[in-house]
Amino acid sequence: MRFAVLVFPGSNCDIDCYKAVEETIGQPVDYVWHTATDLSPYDCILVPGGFSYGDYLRCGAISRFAPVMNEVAKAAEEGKYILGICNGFQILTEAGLLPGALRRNASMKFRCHDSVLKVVNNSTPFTREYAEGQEIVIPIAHGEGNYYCDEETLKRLRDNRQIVFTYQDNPNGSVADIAGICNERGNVIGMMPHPERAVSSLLGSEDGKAMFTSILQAWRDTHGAANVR
Ligand SMILES: NC(=O)CC[C@H](N)C(=O)O
Repeated sequence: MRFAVLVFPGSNCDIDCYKAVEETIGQPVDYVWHTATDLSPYDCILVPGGFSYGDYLRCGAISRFAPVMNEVAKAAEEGKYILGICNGFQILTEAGLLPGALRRNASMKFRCHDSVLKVVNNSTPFTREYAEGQEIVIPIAHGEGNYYCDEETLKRLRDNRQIVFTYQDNPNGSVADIAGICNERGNVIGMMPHPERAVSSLLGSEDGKAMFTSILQAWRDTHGAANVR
């Protein structure tokens, strides 16, 4: 299974994502610059955190026009796995690949600390190795993590089980304590907390590891042992 980690000007969690893939599942992984126009070699696209384009206008509002985003939309359409973390989540909502928007934290402060999440949906390709309702410790680090959607969208998210993670102690004012959501098909997920920063006890938590092992298992299940690479 081959992973791409996208790199925008101002990304700063790209190396963490790369290392998390290398160290948790040992699969081939490449950095892919925002100008790339071909993601066909990749099975999973990681859209990392950071301050792409200096967060100007709104977090992710400029990045979503990067050439690579057309390829991300194509990959989503093809059913490939796409995981947007923090700024990556913001970029995916700005690009319309996930519903809703991320607003300034209700406190108007940048929040950087561990947070306890609840795994609400463990039947996505990204969460299958967690138990439903499991509480996990994953760090957050954001100024615009306040997830917003209207009532109708929230109902749709609930009805389709698109709410993947919620906060136990909502740190930013997000609607319905939402920390992460997926698209209807379940192959595109966005989350504000950083699982790639929780893959070793040295980092304070190993609770993010199962996201990476889940993705690999899901891919192997759908591609059959014969095609495992
Ligand atoms: N760690 C991040 O990706 C931060 C995202 C964004 N720059 C914010 O402050 O909300």
